[in-house]
Amino acid sequence: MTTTLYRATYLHTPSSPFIDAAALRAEDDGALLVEGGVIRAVGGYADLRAAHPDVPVSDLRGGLLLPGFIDTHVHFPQVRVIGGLGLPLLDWLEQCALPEEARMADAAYARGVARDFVGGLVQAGTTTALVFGSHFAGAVDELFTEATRVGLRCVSGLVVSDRLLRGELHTTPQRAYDEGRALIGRWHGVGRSLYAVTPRFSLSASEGVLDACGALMQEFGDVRFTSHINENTREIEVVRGLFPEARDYLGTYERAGLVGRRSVLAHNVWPTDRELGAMAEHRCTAAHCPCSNSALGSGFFPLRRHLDAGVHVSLGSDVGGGTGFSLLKEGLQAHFMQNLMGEGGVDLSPAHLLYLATLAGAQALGLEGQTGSFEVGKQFDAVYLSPAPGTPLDAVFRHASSAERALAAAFATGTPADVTRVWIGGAEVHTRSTRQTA
Ligand SMILES: O=c1[nH]c(=O)c2nc[nH]c2[nH]1
Ligand SMILES: [Zn+2]
Repeated sequence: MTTTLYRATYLHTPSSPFIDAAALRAEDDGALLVEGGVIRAVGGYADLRAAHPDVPVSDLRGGLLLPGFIDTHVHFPQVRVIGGLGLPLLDWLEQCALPEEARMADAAYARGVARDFVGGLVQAGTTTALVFGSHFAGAVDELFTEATRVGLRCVSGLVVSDRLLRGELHTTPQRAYDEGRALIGRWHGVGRSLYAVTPRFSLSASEGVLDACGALMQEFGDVRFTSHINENTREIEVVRGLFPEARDYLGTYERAGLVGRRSVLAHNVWPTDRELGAMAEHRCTAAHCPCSNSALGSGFFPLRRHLDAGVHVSLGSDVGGGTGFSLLKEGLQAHFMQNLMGEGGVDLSPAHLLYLATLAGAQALGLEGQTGSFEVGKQFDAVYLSPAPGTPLDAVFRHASSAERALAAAFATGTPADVTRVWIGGAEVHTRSTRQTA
């Protein structure tokens, strides 16, 4: 079993800074003892070195070591259509996303997309992702296969819909159930893969399809659930017309027994107070996708109302409605948007941003015992930010008055080019040599 002492400036949030003002932990000259992929000790380098004088040291000084990022809303089939700017949700789906999603019927095409997708995630420092899969079971197999090959913690499933998309993307309730059940059997709990029951959204899923999803949730106690909710005002109007009996958008999922501790609902830009209260009671998560909300003009996420209601919030890139895989960028955009909301916004510190990009996602997925922070007993899932010499981020890192200031700069200006090493379960899954700039 390999044992390594990683020496680095590291930061993590073992608790939520929305609850605990001292949640951010930082060590300027820190160390993590990792044995067989598991964190066995954390603390200052001098102390850990004295206690473990014979363990080989991996010297990561000069950059920042953070827990691996956790993206709780990202679409596998949309990596090649990032950048469809200037359209609201329903037009963007019709013109940009759905034509590409139809191509996923071809497993060989899906295989190439899976490589682009998983590569994009790990290069951005994402080590765990809740992924909207494909409408085609064969493509979902390709995604899990590639995630397994790379080592990504991947929670995903078959996307199901039976109306208002394109004919080739529609299924039936029976097929949704049968294909979902078979995929659960092949992938759920296999290696690092977990299954998520995934109706696309109530606009495209009849009560029959939602009930088929509910049946899978009942049958398989620990599969996860994900879908979209309250993203765009036009979408909400259409859903209201399709479900005249439902009290609101959340009610369409509640009726089928889909909302609980294992549920992650993306966006929730326009919730009612009733929905927020019920989400808190169900202990489900809202995945906030600030770049997507900006690119599709969906609106400002009411973070303050979520927090006041007690709703758990995590972060998602929402590629390809979003603009890329970087959770540093999502954190920055969340910060910008909350600032722009004035009195109604939440002042997000670097600690909040780090928590949203890491432990909050692990908690959303019920994986907080395994990942999301550098605590003893957790897996060594980590991202090392080491900007190229001569870049502005490198200048900040060399002159920052504290690790927290360096972290703020990482969110403000860091990109996947600064992500030079990524580990999942102790295995290095991505390495980028630092380029010298002129
Ligand atoms: O941002 C989004 N991206 C999608 O692909 C999608 N499908 C339904 N609702 C959606 N929202
Ligand atoms: Zn989405």
